[in-house]
Amino acid sequence: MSAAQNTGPNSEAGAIADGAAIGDVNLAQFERAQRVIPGGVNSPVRAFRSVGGTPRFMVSARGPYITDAQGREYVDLVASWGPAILGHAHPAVVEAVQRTAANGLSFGASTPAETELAEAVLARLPFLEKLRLVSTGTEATMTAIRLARGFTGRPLLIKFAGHYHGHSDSLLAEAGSGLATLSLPGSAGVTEATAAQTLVLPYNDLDAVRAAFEQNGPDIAAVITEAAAANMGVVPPDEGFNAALADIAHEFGALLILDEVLTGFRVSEAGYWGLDRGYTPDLVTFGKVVGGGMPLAALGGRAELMDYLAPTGPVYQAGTLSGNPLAVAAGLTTLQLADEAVYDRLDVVAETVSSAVSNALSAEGVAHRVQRAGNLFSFVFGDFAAAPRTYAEVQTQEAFRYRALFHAMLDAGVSLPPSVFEAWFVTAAHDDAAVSRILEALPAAARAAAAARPE
Ligand SMILES: Cc1ncc(COP(=O)(O)O)c(C=O)c1O
Ligand SMILES: NCC(=O)CCC(=O)O
Repeated sequence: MSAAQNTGPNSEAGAIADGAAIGDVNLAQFERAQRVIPGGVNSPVRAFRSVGGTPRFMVSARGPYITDAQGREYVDLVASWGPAILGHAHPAVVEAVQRTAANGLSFGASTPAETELAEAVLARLPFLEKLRLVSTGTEATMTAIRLARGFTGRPLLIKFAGHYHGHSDSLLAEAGSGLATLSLPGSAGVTEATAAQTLVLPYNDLDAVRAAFEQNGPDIAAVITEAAAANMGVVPPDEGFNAALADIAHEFGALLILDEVLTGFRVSEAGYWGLDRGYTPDLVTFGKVVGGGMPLAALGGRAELMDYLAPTGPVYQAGTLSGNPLAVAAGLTTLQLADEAVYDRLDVVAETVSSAVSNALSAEGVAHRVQRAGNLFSFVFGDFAAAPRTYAEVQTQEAFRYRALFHAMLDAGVSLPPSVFEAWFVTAAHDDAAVSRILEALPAAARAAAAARPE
């Protein structure tokens, strides 16, 4: 038996006798799900495709821990892919959602609280003047692009290889996240005409950006960039890269869309822009933390631009559940609680865990580098003379070592992102006990990574 704890019977999962599982509950759940849900999952990154094995079906989570259908508890370093900066089921967030739910789940009408949330977001990034709430990060970036095209009257978009901005048609070319994990260059079902309107450039390559603008300048509506790339593993922007993007885009009359869906309110109170400052993007997209674990995302910009959205402007965007009261309550409470102490703790946990993983790998002679962007981090495996700066570089790594590390940690009761191309997410609820459990699991996991061979 692993170090993972068995927290006892679970009525949803079936009987567990004397702390020992009868059969494998996760496997049974996965087989059942696969019969009725494509691949058994509602988002491909959950499917363990690149690490192999059976995805865990989760039934509860609290603080830094998450519990699967078999009753095993794990220290969680996925944090719902980012939102849970306060830890899971923070009592104040749960209470706010419960209190709000008692008054109705959805009105399809404006609420006072959504204005409060907009004010709270705008106060954190003072160059933003207006905010529109949507339900997913995908909608936020999709809308930002439509708005940029509507505002400039231009068709083309620049994105960077390895960046992921959700699954709208224009943004799936050479995308990170699940497409990196599954080695997909793009998606079937996106027409050639749509794909041709997205120019994909290497990340951290300003010469390529300038050349693209010199060639196509009058047709380029916007450049979209992750504020710090974290969907090909973590690859931070070069010093001054985001600022230079703003300068080049503006020189050619195009907009800069800064995608803070993953980094926003996670790496600092003002997102990655808060660590980077000194430049002004035209549109900023948010998701994950801003919804506090509920389906909510947003895009913001200066008033002149945002008022181009319907009903004041000609660019249409809408949503039955946009600004949903429960999601707004969760997001607002999360932002209110995310004070300096929270960000300090996130930084301390990120530093402690990333250093410990690196030390454990080094002790076993596993060549690797730690990649960091604020409190987000990941590891590249192999002999890299310098930190990788592009998608092409991270794709050359020894991903099979991560597979071994991932499974050894999972067996020991630590849940890591199931792909080498994803960031590790810490929470402020990772207390010393949770961190110790991670550290205890590391030596054996590093040995497994050292022993791993390509399949
Ligand atoms: C940078 C970035 N943009 C956009 C998205 C899409 O958000 P969602 O999954 O909520 O549609 C994600 C993550 O999923 C992301 O990491
Ligand atoms: N970093 C990748 C994500 O956050 C995506 C989650 C999903 O698509 O389910």
